[in-house]
Amino acid sequence: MITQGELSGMILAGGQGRRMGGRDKGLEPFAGRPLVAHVIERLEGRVAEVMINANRHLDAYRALADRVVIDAEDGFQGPLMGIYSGLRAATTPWLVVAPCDSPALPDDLVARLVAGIGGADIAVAHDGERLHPVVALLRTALADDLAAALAAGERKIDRWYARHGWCEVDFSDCPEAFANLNTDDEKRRLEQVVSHRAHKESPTS
Ligand SMILES: Nc1nc2c(ncn2[C@@H]2O[C@H](COP(=O)(O)OP(=O)(O)OP(=O)(O)O)[C@@H](O)[C@H]2O)c(=O)[nH]1
Repeated sequence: MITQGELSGMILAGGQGRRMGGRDKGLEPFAGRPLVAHVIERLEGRVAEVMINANRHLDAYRALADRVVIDAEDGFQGPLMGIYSGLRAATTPWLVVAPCDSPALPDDLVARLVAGIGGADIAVAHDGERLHPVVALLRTALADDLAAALAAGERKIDRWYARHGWCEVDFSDCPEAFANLNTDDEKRRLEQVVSHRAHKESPTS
């Protein structure tokens, strides 16, 4: 079983946020905190260090995590480049990645990915309907292989996963957990989901 000391966590916040007018999604105020803080909460205490993968507003991100990792190559080349940068930066044999724009991720996300990986090199979250390639546990020794794939032009995460021993981890019992926000409308809707959930968990507050 993979232990906490063998695990790094990294939140992908390196996107351009075009559907939100180019705003930096990870720093977007959400239920009173930066959006990325909701995801940090799911990793803290479960991994040896929490990193944020970001390409702008680095000082703001540095105030929130142990370490900030910028993309190994610039030009906003997509999340697979962010994953690669995390695999290279991690000081542990395993890396959990999660996106900054999914504030309702399950509290036991890390434990379930670890329990579900078996003998595979990559475990990916599945919500019962679809795979979420940006929510995954990966062996950091895959960095060299990913470097070669990126150099050959690969940018699709699931296509790169498919070339390795990988497995799905079932989260079909967690409705809304993987909902992400790309627009202001989705942000308003998800804020309601998250505040409803917080109210259910502590009805007296
Ligand atoms: N490192 C890195 N991460 C990215 C990049 N593009 C997207 N991501 C991350 O991948 C996840 C999914 O991103 P999307 O919502 O598809 O893209 P986005 O750039 O955030 O938003 P749009 O510009 O509206 O598509 C988020 O966690 C992003 O931060 C990139 O070029 N580099």
